[in-house]
Amino acid sequence: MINTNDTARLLIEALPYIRRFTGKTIIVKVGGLPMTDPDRARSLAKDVLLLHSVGIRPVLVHGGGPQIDEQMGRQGKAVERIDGLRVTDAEALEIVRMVLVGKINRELVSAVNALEPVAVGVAGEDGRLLEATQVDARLGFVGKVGNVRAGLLRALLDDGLIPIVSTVGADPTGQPYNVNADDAARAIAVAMKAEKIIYLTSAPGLLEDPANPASLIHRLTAAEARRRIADESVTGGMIPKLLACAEAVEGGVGSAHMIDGRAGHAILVELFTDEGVGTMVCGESG
Ligand SMILES: Nc1ncnc2c1ncn2[C@@H]1O[C@H](COP(=O)(O)OP(=O)(O)O)[C@@H](O)[C@H]1O
Ligand SMILES: CC(=O)N[C@@H](CCC(=O)OP(=O)(O)O)C(=O)O
Repeated sequence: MINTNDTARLLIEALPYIRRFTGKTIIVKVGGLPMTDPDRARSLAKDVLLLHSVGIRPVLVHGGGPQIDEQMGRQGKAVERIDGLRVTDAEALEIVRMVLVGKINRELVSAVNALEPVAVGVAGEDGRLLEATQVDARLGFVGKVGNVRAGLLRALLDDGLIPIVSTVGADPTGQPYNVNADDAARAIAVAMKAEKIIYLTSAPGLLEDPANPASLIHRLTAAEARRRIADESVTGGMIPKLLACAEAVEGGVGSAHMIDGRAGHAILVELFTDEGVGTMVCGESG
């Protein structure tokens, strides 16, 4: 049975947040791991549409690392990473584009459009949305994002559409590059002067002790985030994510959030309730 008091309290609590974020751009980045279950795509689609319905301007950016690993395995190709970045030869690049642009992007676009046909899938290589330059010859076709053509995303948002971005960039000659999705989302958030960037990940947020989900750090500054990276208290995929959060905030984004993409409707709880979930990275005064 619905407890009307609790429901009413939630709605009342949400209202000032909705007012505060109306008209603001919010970047939501979803990693590949939280997306391995189709129910999560549907739940994410509902959340993003709810933001859109209350006048927020959401941009959804997705990864797909585990799905690329899987496809490479199927094609008998060894997976190799250096400092968390995939070594990407011409054949791997084709697989990356097939999985990110051809499969995951389409699945997310379909999940939104099944509810309301407002999603538009764009790859970073389209219209030079994400300009990329090679990171390191050892990594092959792996790019770092330079210029972001924010106007393309703004035009879609102005038209009442929701851009869903796959993070394959291209250099000025049109050569595609595989780009880390956390970093691409950060570059988009900075270029769009976003109010917030939200990383949906496969951990509850930043943990003091990665083996203990109860050791969640609720809030830290960009400078503290950098200290934690330097003293090696974070490892693996959390390093680029935390760095991206720090760089986003330093680049002018209001705040960066890391929340559990496996939990249902975590975006709504983080945005519209007093408690929030996950970890927030903010500026010194935030
Ligand atoms: N201090 C930490 N707090 C939380 N997660 C951590 C920490 N250190 C390492 N990790 C690891 O980082 C992972 C999140 O990064 P990653 O898997 O790349 O994200 P995504 O889910 O976005 O693909 C977590 O699943 C966890 O295993
Ligand atoms: C250069 C590089 O490593 N690119 C990533 C792009 C996908 C990604 O970042 O996916 P997640 O968000 O799921 O990690 C890769 O090939 O796996």
